Amino acid sequence: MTPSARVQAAIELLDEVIEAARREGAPADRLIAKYFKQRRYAGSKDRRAVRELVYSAIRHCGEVPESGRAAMLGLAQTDAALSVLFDGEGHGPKPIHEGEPRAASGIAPDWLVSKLAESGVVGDAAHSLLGRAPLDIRVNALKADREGLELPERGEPLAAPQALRFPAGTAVEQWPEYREGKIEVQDHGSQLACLAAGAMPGETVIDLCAGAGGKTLSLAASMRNEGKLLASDTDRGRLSKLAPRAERAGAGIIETLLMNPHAELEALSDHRGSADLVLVDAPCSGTGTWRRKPEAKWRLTPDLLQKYTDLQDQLLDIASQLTKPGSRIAFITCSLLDAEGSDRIDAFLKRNPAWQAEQPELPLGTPRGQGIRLDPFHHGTDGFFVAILRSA
Ligand SMILES: C[S@@+](CC[C@H](N)C(=O)[O-])C[C@H]1O[C@@H](n2cnc3c(N)ncnc32)[C@H](O)[C@@H]1O
Repeated sequence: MTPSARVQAAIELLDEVIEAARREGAPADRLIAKYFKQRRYAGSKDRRAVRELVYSAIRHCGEVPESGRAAMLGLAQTDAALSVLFDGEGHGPKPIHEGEPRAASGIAPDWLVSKLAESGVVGDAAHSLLGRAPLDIRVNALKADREGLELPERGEPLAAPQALRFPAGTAVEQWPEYREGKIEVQDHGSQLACLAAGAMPGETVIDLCAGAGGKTLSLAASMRNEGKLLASDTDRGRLSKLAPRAERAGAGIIETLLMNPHAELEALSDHRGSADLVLVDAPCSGTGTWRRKPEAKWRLTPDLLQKYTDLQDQLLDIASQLTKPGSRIAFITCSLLDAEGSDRIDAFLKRNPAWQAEQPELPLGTPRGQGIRLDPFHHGTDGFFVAILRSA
């Protein structure tokens, strides 16, 4: 593909990304994969270049752009080399006309920028939400140890005990140690959130929103495979990915439970009052993971945010029914909005005066309300809010 044809391909893909954001369609990485599946003539360099253009344009535009071309023209305003590729040659984009709409630059839609600012995320901290994430792994303590494990490349040791950092794009999934279950891909912030939960060998732990088990596997390692670890979720597709991962990781204590939405407590009836720890890694806006999915900023609406916060309250209430007296809930969201962090804890404590928040003990993090926050700017992690609640 010529450089101009790559720009045109990025414009077409951005049209799809914008449409998907408006209609709750597929995420950008899936749209890009599908686009190139249908265009086998594009080589790996073309794919990389087009992908880079698409993500740069998404990162650049604040509001949802009116079209892919407007998004790319917005980006071209900051990059003269890009604007000359609008040459109308071959498969390239048509030349630029004066007065054509160009998407304005910004971090996110205005309403969301205000919400972030109200939550103390401004300036460089807000900009860094759209930076590029490195690749972090967790050495699986059930099979190896960070100090003794030889890997094909040297990683940077991080604050979490088994965390190593590599440059973005490092093909760790091709390494034998990955296939052997000695390492897992897991953001450092996610590892720290699990550390704050403090799962211990022999405990009964419920990972209420386990998804594909990123945190469940980390909990199993902290528990040294001793005790009970129940991984529940309402999404069959996600939960079904957990069993093979657990097998690879040698995490034999994990049981899975698929629940129907709105009937979670019925599904969990045998587990009421049984848990030493319930991890609530709640569904959220994902503002802390925009480095990986920058188009998420275009998908969120005030209504959707309200739905997330309502669900977070419900899940905390469910968790409170599953714990033994004196035990704890770890509440985690990958969001930097107070509405999905400290406000939820304040609301829970108001509804449940017998519970108390404990400040999580972590080597990194900034106190926020009755919890702790991790973010890309200050801690080099994805954005997370973590709080620990203990019952009387
Ligand atoms: C942030 S993700 C969890 C990620 C996962 N813990 C990990 O570390 O990979 C939130 C999960 O909550 C699940 N979920 C949504 N509604 C739920 C509900 N009512 N009860 C339990 N889980 C729910 C979603 O399917 C999703 O997998």
